[in-house]
Amino acid sequence: MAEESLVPVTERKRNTMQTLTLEQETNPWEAQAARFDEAATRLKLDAGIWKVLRYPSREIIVHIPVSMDDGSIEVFTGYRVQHSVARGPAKGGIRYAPDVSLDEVRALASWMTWKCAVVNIPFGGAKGGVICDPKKMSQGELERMTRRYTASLIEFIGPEKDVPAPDMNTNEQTMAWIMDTYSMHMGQTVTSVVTGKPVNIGGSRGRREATGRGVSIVCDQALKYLNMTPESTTVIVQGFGNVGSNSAKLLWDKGYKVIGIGEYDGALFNPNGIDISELLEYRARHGVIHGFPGADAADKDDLLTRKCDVLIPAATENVITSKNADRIKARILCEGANGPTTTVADEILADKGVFVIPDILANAGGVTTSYFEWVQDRMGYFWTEDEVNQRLERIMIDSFDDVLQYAVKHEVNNRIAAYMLAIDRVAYTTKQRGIYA
Ligand SMILES: NC(=O)C1=CN([C@@H]2O[C@H](COP(=O)(O)OP(=O)(O)OC[C@H]3O[C@@H](n4cnc5c(N)ncnc54)[C@H](OP(=O)(O)O)[C@@H]3O)[C@@H](O)[C@H]2O)C=CC1
Ligand SMILES: O=C(O)CCC(=O)C(=O)O
Repeated sequence: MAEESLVPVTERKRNTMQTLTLEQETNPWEAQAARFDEAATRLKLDAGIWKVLRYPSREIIVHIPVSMDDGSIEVFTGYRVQHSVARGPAKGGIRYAPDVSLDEVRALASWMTWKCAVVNIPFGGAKGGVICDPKKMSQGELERMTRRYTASLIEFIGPEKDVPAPDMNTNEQTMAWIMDTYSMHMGQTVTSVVTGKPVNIGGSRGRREATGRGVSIVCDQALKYLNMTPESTTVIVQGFGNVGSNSAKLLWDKGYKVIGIGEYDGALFNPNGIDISELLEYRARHGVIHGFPGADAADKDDLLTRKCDVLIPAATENVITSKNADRIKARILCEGANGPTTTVADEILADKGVFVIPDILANAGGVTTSYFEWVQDRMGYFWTEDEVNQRLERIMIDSFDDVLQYAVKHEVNNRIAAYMLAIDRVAYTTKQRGIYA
């Protein structure tokens, strides 16, 4: 990766904003780097530490041969990027999708470093991805691919090195295969090599819902801060996977009125509120949300720009860009997904006064409970769901307050405040350890 000039980012941003193509605007690595540069400039970060923290410390590319059900052999490309291990083992999910790219995985790995630092848990950051279309693969093909991907990474992962977890299109079953493959190589069961496992094989109670629970807790905090109440707050959620469905369910349980749900291939809208428990039952029966009788079908592309109080993108990157940011009508943007908002969109939202709860804070409930899972696996003693949820709530509330205090103290928006808080913490440890020696 070529090193870029360390021109003060506020100037560089102003110069490039007008000239970015949509492709440049939506490059996740560039988006991460622009926020990093802005926060580092404001922190007056030492130039050497700046270089250490700006780039990932290790990027692994593997080509994974898999025998397919029809007898053919396919080779998939996978990545694992470890951005930082300054504060502890690298930590972060693995995603399976056709459009995975190295730049995306790099950005996601860096976001994990900042996220773990925002919630002050003892991990660095990593992310993995495999270019594949999981919708077109059988369970057997997914299992063989997962096991070979794990085997290719065997020397780079481990409870003290790098601890994967679920992300888009991976789940508890995927984590069980990774744990088993790693354990076969070690000659003993090592549950703490991954988190997000099934509860009966070392998973933590509460991990499945944890990211959505974290989203619901920071929404509560934002409402208190803005003098709003759940009962008079409307919510639109994009994505009804792990993060989106659990966010919607927990907010609905708390009395928020969830009026819109968007999926990849369609959306639902009901101005009087969608009963999320009924929707979950409907999806369990039919496999899809379309046709749910408790809401009207809606255009998925219009959903983000419909009027609501809280907008929760919980699907993928770059859904709020220069193309639609000026039409966002939400008072609060709570980022369940990683990287849903581009840097250009950030500026437009700031001008409109949208209260942004940035991804590295809003969706940190998942990795926080993954930390609890790693701790429980290592001590071999497991907490009740209430204990897990109470600890999560404390961390999310404290982290929300920390970010808001940074924003006020440094006169920056919430996103840059979260980056500043995180970079400050990682820089401190990096210097103390003398990682560059
Ligand atoms: N799982 C976790 O613990 C954490 C996840 N995240 C982030 O949250 C986001 C969602 O992850 P997760 O819930 O785990 O993933 P899932 O695979 O469980 O769910 C993703 C959902 O988003 C839908 N989707 C994908 N693309 C679009 C789109 N363009 N428009 C509308 N819906 C879309 C998918 O639909 P379909 O099934 O039809 O493809 C699916 O329902 C990602 O950005 C991830 O990095 C962040 C922190 C932790
Ligand atoms: O639970 C984890 O370790 C990581 C989850 C994740 O990938 C994320 O927070 O983006």
